[in-house]
Amino acid sequence: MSNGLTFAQLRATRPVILPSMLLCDFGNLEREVRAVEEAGARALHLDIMDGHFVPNITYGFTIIEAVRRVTELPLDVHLMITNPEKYIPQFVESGAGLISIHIEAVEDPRPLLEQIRSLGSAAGLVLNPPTPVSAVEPYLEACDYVLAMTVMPGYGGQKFDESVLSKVRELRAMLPPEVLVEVDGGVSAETIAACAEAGAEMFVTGSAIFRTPDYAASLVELQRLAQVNR
Ligand SMILES: O=C(CO)[C@@H](O)[C@H](O)COP(=O)(O)O
Ligand SMILES: [Fe+2]
Repeated sequence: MSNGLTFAQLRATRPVILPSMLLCDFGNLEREVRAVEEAGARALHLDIMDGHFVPNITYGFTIIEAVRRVTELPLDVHLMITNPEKYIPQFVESGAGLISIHIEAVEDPRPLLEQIRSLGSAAGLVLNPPTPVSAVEPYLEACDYVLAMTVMPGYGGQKFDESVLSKVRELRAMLPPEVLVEVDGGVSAETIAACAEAGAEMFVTGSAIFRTPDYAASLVELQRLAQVNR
C-alpha cells in the first residue's frame, strides 16, 4: 500500500502549503481534492475531531479512505482525539502518510510516535497555543515534524494567534533541519510570511484556499509569501 510521496520527498520540496479539507465542500469531495491538486497542492491536511478532545466533531477513516482513493498526494492527518493510541494502525491503513498527535492528549507520546514511524508514516507532535515548548522537548528526537497550533483547535476560520510566533522561532532553533515546523490555524496571505520568517516550513491553510474563488491563485500567492531566504 502506498500513502503517496514519502515525507523525505515532500520535505525536499519545502515550503509546503497544505490545504485543510475541513473547509472544503464535502458534497463534492472528489472535485475539491482534484481542484486543489490541479491548483498545485503537494499534500493535504485532514482534521480528525472527536467531540471530546475538542468540542467539534468532523470525520474519520471513511473520509480519509475516500480522499486516498482519488489522489496520490501525501495526507497529513491531524488527530484531535482522546486515546489516539487506539487508532494509529487504522489511520495508517486508511492512507495517512503523516500523522500528528497532540501532546495535551497523551501522557507519554513517545510510544505512539515510534509506532507511527514503525508503520511507515511520518510522526508529528502538536502543541496548543498555551502549551510551552518545554512540554514537547523530551520527545523531539522521535518527531519528523512539530505542529505549533496558531489557534485553539476545533474549528476552521479562526483568528491567527501571533503570540505563537516566538514558539515557532524557539522550536526551529532547537530542532535539526530535517525536522520541520508546521503551523495551523488562521494561516493566510496576511500571516504566512511572519510564520515563514519565524521558521515554519509546512503551512496548513483552510479558509485561505477554500474560502477564495481561485484556489490556484491563492496557492501561488501563499507559496510565494512562504518563500524566505534563510
Ligand atoms: O486544525 C485545525 C483547526 O482545529 C485546522 O487545520 C483548520 O482547519 C485550519 O483552517 P483555517 O484556520 O486555515 O481556516
Ligand atoms: Fe489541523
